[in-house]
Amino acid sequence: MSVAVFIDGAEGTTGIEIRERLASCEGIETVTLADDRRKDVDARRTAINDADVVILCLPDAAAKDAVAMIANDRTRVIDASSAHRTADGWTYGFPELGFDVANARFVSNPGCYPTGFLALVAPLVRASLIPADWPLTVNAVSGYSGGGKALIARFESEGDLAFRGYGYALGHKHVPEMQRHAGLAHAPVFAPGVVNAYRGMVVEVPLHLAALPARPSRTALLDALHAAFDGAALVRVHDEAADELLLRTDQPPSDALDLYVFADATQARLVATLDNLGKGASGAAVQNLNLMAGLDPLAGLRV
Ligand SMILES: NC(=O)C1=CN([C@@H]2O[C@H](COP(=O)(O)OP(=O)(O)OC[C@H]3O[C@@H](n4cnc5c(N)ncnc54)[C@H](OP(=O)(O)O)[C@@H]3O)[C@@H](O)[C@H]2O)C=CC1
Ligand SMILES: CC(=O)N[C@@H](CCC(=O)OP(=O)(O)O)C(=O)O
Repeated sequence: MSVAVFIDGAEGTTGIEIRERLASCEGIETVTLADDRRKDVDARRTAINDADVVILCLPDAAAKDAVAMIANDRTRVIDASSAHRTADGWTYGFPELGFDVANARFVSNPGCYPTGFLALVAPLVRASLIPADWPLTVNAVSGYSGGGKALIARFESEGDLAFRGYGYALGHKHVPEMQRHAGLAHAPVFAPGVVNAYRGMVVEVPLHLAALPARPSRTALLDALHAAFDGAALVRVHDEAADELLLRTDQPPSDALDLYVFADATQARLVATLDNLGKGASGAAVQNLNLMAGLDPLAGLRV
């Protein structure tokens, strides 16, 4: 018997990519609404309550409204928005960090930036190489599809935008989930930016190794990341050093999450690269759906 999956927001940037992936997945019946009904509340309510799993690819407010429409004790939810990432009753959709996605009813996908940040930092906090009360900074750039249809239209219409720094008011919506799921006492300082590439992102956490109580070596940091992720199909910990990391304007889609540790004796730069629309959004949603529905864990994923 197939699993009925309703994609709410199937015409958006994330929704389209999930729809395309599920089209080739066995055991899934994908449900979407016709263009003239996709924002109709009654049509959405019916589709939500008929589905085994609903994947929400909506702005936060619409995602909250969708959850409030559930009138049964059966429909399961994967929310791609940031509405429920620290909410009670929701499971954080990062299975490689130990969250029990397979048995959850309400799953909140991680944000794209937090996916990189948490992969780098959570294992090091858990291994006591970074104290939970350490003041951390995260610098990151994203492809412009990270801002959905509105930012895609802006970058593609203005044409000459090379970089957009933002989040200068601090309090970016991704900061609470970074703090919560890394187990940090203080919110990290988050400095995001957008570059003129459609997809892809680079997330970096600088560290003063010599100031850390554990004074960890590069090897110790890498060992902790290997211990956390060896065996995870989508996460690759790189032992080799690199002179440069490139993000191309026509970066191909990917579901990989690549982790690097660059360091000398006193300083380190922890770097994660990923596709904001892959492991940062639609890839994570499909990965979580596979786990929740007991399907092939890698169905629909690019490994
Ligand atoms: N883009 C990314 O890299 C990532 C996005 N996310 C999150 O995923 C969610 C979707 O993002 P994204 O796909 O980029 O956004 P888009 O703006 O590309 O798509 C959002 C879609 O939701 C539709 N929509 C808006 N309001 C409603 C409503 N009330 N009822 C039904 N449909 C509605 C929009 O309709 P219309 O087409 O008419 O505008 C649009 O198709 C967001 O919460 C985002 O923050 C998470 C991780 C990464
Ligand atoms: C480039 C860009 O604008 N990115 C978005 C985040 C994209 C994403 O991860 O979506 P969620 O907020 O649902 O997690 C932002 O910074 O608001």
